[in-house]
Amino acid sequence: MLIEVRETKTRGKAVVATRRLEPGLSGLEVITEKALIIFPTLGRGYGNEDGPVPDFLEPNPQLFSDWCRYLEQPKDVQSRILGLYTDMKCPHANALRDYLHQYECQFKEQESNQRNKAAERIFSDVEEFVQFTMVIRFNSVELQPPAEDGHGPGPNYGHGLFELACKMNHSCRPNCVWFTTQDGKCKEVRAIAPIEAGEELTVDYVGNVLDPTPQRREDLFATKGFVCECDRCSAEHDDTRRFKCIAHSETQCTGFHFLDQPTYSSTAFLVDCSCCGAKATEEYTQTVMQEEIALVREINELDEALDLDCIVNVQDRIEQLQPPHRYHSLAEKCYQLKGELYSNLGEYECAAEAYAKSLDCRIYILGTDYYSQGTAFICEKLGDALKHVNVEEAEEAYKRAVRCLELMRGAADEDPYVKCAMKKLLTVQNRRFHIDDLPKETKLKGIAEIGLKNPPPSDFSCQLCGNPAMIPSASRDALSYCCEFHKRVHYANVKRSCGLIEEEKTWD
Ligand SMILES: C[S@@+](CC[C@H](N)C(=O)[O-])C[C@H]1O[C@@H](n2cnc3c(N)ncnc32)[C@H](O)[C@@H]1O
Repeated sequence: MLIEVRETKTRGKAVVATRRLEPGLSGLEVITEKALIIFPTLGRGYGNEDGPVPDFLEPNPQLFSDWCRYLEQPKDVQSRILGLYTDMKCPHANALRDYLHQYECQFKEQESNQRNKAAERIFSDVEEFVQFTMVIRFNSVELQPPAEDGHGPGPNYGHGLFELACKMNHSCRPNCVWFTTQDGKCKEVRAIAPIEAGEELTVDYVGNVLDPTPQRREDLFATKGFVCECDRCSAEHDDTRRFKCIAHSETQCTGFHFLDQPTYSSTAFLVDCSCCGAKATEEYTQTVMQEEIALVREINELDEALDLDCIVNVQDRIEQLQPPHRYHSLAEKCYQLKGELYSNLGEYECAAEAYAKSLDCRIYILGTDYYSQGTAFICEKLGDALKHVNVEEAEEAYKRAVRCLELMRGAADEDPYVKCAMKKLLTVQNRRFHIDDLPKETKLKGIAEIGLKNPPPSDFSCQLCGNPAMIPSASRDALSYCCEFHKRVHYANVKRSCGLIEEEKTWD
């Protein structure tokens, strides 16, 4: 076993590596775990066979549905489900206890023919229902694999509970990712960074790692019921928000002021300039804070226009977006909006420039070695714009997307997102050379040697044979090969295993 569950000093139980975990080229699958129980989403042919939702649970029929399903389970499964409960003196649990006690008398006074067994069971053991609710609310995870074609999410299978995966703690810069397998029944956890023996494995519960710290903490508290104490959240300053040096316009100082890590009660405070040490005045702090709030509002409104497919109608407003600093996390959003706008207008050079800046900001805040779906998404968008401008650069952008997705999700023949990105890479690659130009014998030999499921051990090994890469990669994100021949053979194999050869011929 690569991992085990251990007690921590501050965060209850945690999943910890038993030896150093090295992700390698195609990532490292740490566990694939079947759900202990799956709760289908209401409205998909799943009703409450035990009777109507009682009045006091009317606002949450899904919870009552989940409760009925729980009651159908054998005793040992029920106790494993409740075993996921962590007593955190959580205000949500106390509020539910109070709520139930208010209704208890009223419920018991009801005619017995208006009551049903599942509802009665709630009041025969209020604590069991409270614990069950907390487990569902804070530990269950959505089961939504990608669509078969890799263009966005696929069918929603409901939410599930996992004994091991649900013991993983959250971090706003996690070293693992988790996702649902294609059949909607399992969670796969993969390491995306080297993890030392004894180190905790962490995942991102919410998917908002670029939001400001107070926002991330608020979201986690609202959705998962705890205040995040990860390294980023407990650092001295908020790494997503930096502002130009107060002296910038006079001295051209390129330093910046970070925002002191604010708590809910404290007022904003700017740290001295990182370069010249200048102190930010109260007035300057207030001005940049107000500008930041206005920009957040504007971005939210423009995001809606994007969702409604009328981004071109707000062209002027998007062009005027100005982030406080190119590495403030709002810059990532501003440049993404600009990228979307220019792509829509067919101005691909401007779109590519905007996406590149957006990516730059993301990498600057999270680090070059942080892999996420968000990074892969922007790399793909960048490639989509660049393929109209510069095929070689488009190829590099798609390679980064593939590299990022393979590390997180495994090989292209197994995962729709990777397959989709690989397909884009192959289409631009196809402009540069043709595998069919190779002699038949060498093609077949190469294909027979390929072991996609056994990735080479080091990041800078040949993607195909694992020998040291002779063609150095431009960056850690690019695929590496020992020679041009292996590069061609690997591409040919992926094309074959992904069934892309036919589709590729139709590329414009
Ligand atoms: C899914 S459980 C993880 C396992 C949990 N530690 C346990 O002992 O069962 C989620 C709970 O772990 C704790 N937790 C997870 N990540 C945390 C973090 N970054 N900061 C503080 N508490 C965290 C919180 O109490 C949260 O409600």
